[in-house]
Amino acid sequence: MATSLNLSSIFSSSRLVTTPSSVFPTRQRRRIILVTSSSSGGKPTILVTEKLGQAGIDLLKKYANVDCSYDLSLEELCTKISLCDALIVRSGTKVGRDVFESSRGRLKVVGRAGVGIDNVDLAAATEYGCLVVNAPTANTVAAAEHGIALLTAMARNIAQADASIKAGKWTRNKYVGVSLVGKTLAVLGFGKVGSEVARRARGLGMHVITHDPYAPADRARAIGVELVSFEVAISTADFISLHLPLTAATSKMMNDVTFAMMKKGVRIVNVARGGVIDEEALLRALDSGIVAQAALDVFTVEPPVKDNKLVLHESVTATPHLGASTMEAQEGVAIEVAEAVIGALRGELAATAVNAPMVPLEVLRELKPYVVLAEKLGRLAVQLVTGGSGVNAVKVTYASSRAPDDLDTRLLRAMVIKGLIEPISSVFINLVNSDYIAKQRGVKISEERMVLDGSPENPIEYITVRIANVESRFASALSESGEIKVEGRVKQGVPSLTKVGLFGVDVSLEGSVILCRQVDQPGMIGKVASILGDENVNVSFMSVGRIAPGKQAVMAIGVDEQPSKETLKKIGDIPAIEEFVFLKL
Ligand SMILES: NC(=O)c1ccc[n+]([C@@H]2O[C@H](COP(=O)([O-])OP(=O)(O)OC[C@H]3O[C@@H](n4cnc5c(N)ncnc54)[C@H](O)[C@@H]3O)[C@@H](O)[C@H]2O)c1
Ligand SMILES: O=C(O)[C@H](O)COP(=O)(O)O
Repeated sequence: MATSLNLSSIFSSSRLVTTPSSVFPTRQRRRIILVTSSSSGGKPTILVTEKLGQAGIDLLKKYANVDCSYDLSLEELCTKISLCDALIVRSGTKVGRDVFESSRGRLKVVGRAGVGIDNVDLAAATEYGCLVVNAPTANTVAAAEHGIALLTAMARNIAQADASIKAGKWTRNKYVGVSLVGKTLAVLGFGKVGSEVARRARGLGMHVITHDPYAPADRARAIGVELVSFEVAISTADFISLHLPLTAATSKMMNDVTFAMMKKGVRIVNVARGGVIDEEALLRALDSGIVAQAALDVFTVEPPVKDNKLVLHESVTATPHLGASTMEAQEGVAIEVAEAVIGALRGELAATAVNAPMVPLEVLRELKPYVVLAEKLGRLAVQLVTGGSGVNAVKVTYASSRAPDDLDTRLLRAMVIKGLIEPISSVFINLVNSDYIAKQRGVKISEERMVLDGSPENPIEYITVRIANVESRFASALSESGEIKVEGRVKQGVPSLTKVGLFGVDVSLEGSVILCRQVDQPGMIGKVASILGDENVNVSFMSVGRIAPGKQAVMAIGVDEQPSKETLKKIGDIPAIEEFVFLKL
């Protein structure tokens, strides 16, 4: 089971909600649908829409009700999905926006039992707070082996010769092949599969070059592969093997223009994604002889139409997307995806998350109290806003003795956003959708690192949250530059509020907080405590921060229960109290 830490608030889920807040800019107010909080009680339900290795199914069944329903129409999928907490697919199920919409907020995780997630609408998943996980490694070798199988089969006309002999013919001259040894193979995309193909092709005696702008040169060097430009790769290769993801940049990368740049008689293998090749252009290139042969495992539309001209072309060797289809790979991806989906349903952070930051377990453990602090500071800060131009400029400062690259603040940032937006909108935020929701509402979060001297034993000394361009219902919360400012620390594992505006305070962030500004004078703590005591409100903490003796002071009072309006009024009526505010944590 993949190791991860339960931080359910980070993945806390939600429901159909509206966002009526008055403190966010009006144009940002709109209806948002996010994921629901739980299944219908008891075990979660996981829908599996394509054949998954038995080991994975067995794992899932220990934890959930598993519904294996294959070959669903879109309509059937949309109907079923509203009853499911998770969905597991391979490449054959299109998980578009309509699926997320139809889930009515219940779908919390989509697991892709394989690498490519181009059949999942990631933007929609993120928008709906649905985590997407994949199984990125278990089928790498299978895909690489299939690439090599196609390369060699194509070069020696294996498929065509097999069909011929089965048809009762004994045709030897027609199926004379070409040798691989000494030939140049261009591997486009030097990631997991591409590098394994390159390694194997080197073993076949091929000269291997690769194009991948993001691949580390030392990895290529270690395999004895030369990293070259795209133009050099495609114009010098005898064979080209595609191992790219399908993205806007790679879509139809093989087209009339690029085919024209290739050596006449080039041979092409595609076990990546059909959409990387302009299939009409490939047909033209095959017919004109620029491309001598192609071996295709993947197609723009799968399955291809019955009379697909490429599939029927005699210079094409075709397989029905079998790259990952070995017994071993399918058991591997099934286990990999099942573990990730179960973990995500338990509120754990998955190591194979596609649309959320992957945060290592050690980092999560260390940051846990700071995660709580970050959320509470966000919560406090936003409740101090009373008007102005809306919450649109938030600055978070992390003061730490650690080197800037030794502190991963993505979780903290997500939790500040959660704290800022949830109290005033009913939108539930999690790690998946925090940045999206902030952006959608026009809330610009800037982060700043303050490097302190001293021992880097604690990951963070303090966190400050500032909101600019707003008015506050508690004027003392404003900094010199007029921003709402709250600051906190983790003290002996407990998140604490240590500064409000210019005033130092010290109150643990548990329960709720009353902040009062008063003229500093003896007996104030007693007066407030006795009002709260009379009303049976338990005071957990009190602290006073003052500018100078006898001048103004801010008293922070931690309370376990929410005081009644009358109680709060009685506090406000104490003559020395100039302003006060009750803040829910
Ligand atoms: N046929 C199958 O059954 C099968 C099985 C596994 C993987 N795949 C597909 O194979 C492809 C590669 O999978 P992987 O696991 O190696 O992925 P990967 O992410 O490990 O590798 C992809 C590589 O492509 C590179 N790349 C991205 N854009 C590029 C560009 N414009 N030009 C050059 N290089 C670029 C990336 O830097 C990366 O190194 C994916 O499309 C995946 O879906 C297919
Ligand atoms: O992206 C992948 O992992 C491969 O294309 C395999 O897809 P499949 O799971 O549908 O075989």
